[in-house]
Amino acid sequence: MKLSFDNVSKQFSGLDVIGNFSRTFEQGELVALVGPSGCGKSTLLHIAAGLEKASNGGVRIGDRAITGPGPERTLMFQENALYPWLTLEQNVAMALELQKVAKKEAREQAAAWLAKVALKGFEAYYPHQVSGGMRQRAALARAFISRPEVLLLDEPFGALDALTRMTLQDVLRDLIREARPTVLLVTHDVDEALFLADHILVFSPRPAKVLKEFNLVHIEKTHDLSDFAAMRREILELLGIRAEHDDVPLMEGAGV
Ligand SMILES: Nc1ncnc2c1ncn2[C@@H]1O[C@H](COP(=O)(O)OP(=O)(O)OP(=O)(O)O)[C@@H](O)[C@H]1O
Repeated sequence: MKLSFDNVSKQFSGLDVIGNFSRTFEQGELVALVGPSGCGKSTLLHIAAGLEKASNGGVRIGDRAITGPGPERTLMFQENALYPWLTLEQNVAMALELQKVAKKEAREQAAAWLAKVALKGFEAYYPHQVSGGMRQRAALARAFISRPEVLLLDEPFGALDALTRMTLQDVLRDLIREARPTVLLVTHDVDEALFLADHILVFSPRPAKVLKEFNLVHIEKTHDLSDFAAMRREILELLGIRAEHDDVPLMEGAGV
């Protein structure tokens, strides 16, 4: 389902965080939002999730105005997204139980989703008994199980090491290809944006405005991003970071 921001601005106690943001995110599109820390990216996601209200303007899902949270939109954070007192399976099943799916059916579907993200055998483990990467796999299963129309990802892999992050990016890409939700991905990792996104919006410092949009729709992608060197350099320059060496390890060198 498409998600439309129409002249959205946001102030917190007089602080201008977002200035007149308009864009329609089309059904099935994955758009990465990158920009300096504190520029208002998470706030945009919170407004789309219905957790914050725009000071001016509005957001629509399809033709309906967003006035609060809804089951067709899922927000996923960097970490601590799982309930520590529930097993991985119970955590994933919870998303369906909240939508009144019967417990047994929810558990069965949760087990299937855990298998899909390579967590078969870990259903009965608690979050503290598995690695950070495994917790984020479970969080992905929980985000996808209710088949959201819109997925709002706020630095989903920001707390993971580079290798685990790359594996999880592959998992996310496969899940997205299958389910085709509309995805807004906030990331500090320019290479993650280049690898996953159809479009990249580069934001200015607060109040967030789009400095430039990059279109990556027709480019075939792998983790070898050498073809993207020029685009990567331009994005880093827009963010005020000098990419002095193109041979900087891509996953480590491109964070903002
Ligand atoms: N609920 C709130 N009340 C008051 N100020 C807020 C609130 N939420 C965010 N802010 C302020 O809005 C600004 C933008 O915050 P936001 O978290 O959206 O930025 P961001 O671009 O996601 O940052 P980062 O990349 O560091 O996560 C910050 O100055 C923050 O302090």
